[in-house]
Amino acid sequence: MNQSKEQRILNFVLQNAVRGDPRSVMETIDKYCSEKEWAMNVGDVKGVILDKTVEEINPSIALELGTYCGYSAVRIARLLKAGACLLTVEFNPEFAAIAKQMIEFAGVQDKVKLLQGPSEVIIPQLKKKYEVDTLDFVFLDHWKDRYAPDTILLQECSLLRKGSVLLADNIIFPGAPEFIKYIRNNPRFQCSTYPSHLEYMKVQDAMEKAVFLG
Ligand SMILES: Cn1cnc(CNC(=O)c2cc(-c3ccc(F)cc3)cc(O)c2O)c1
Ligand SMILES: [Mg+2]
Repeated sequence: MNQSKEQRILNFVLQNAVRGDPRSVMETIDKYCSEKEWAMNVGDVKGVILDKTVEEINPSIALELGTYCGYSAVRIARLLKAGACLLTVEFNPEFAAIAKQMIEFAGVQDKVKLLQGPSEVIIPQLKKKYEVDTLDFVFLDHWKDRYAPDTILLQECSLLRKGSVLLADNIIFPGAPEFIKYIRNNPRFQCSTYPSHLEYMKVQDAMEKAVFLG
């Protein structure tokens, strides 16, 4: 049975990156996906916006929706302080299996908890099953039509507190119009837009930052 693209990306990392070095894993994935096969990692351009947002918040507890191959989980986890934790949710079991290996190879597994399943099932479990109180930071990078309903669900589950920061990928391409309509018209969120480019392409994209006002 021939390999998946995601397996080819992982193999390229295992053969070319430095074990235990998150920066080397990120650079190796970016090299493969810009030179050989495009893939939907947040990438090295929008990744800098993600880095700056994580460094500004310095979260103790972060949630990522849409793990994919683990690129942004490695990117976020490498910046987390001692004792801080990233919970990352992936619906697709094949992607989750790749991401698990990627996260372990990068050496950030002690800071990352990978949860495989649909976000609408996992989010309501975060308090009781995963002992979450409230979330300091949420990175939305999963199915674009889930951004709005999952933002509503996070509020319904009392997982946001005054100052919680959401950062959403792909609000231009592929786009998340329902989310933008919801979040920009909602007085409980302070929004700002970060224009950028689609990963590995000369295509316009942007990230939206939304601070929950409580
Ligand atoms: C199957 N699946 C598992 N996770 C997801 C959620 N992510 C996306 O859909 C996603 C898609 C694109 C993209 C796709 C086609 C294209 F032509 C250009 C861009 C880029 C991204 O950054 C994304 O996050 C989808
Ligand atoms: Mg994305």
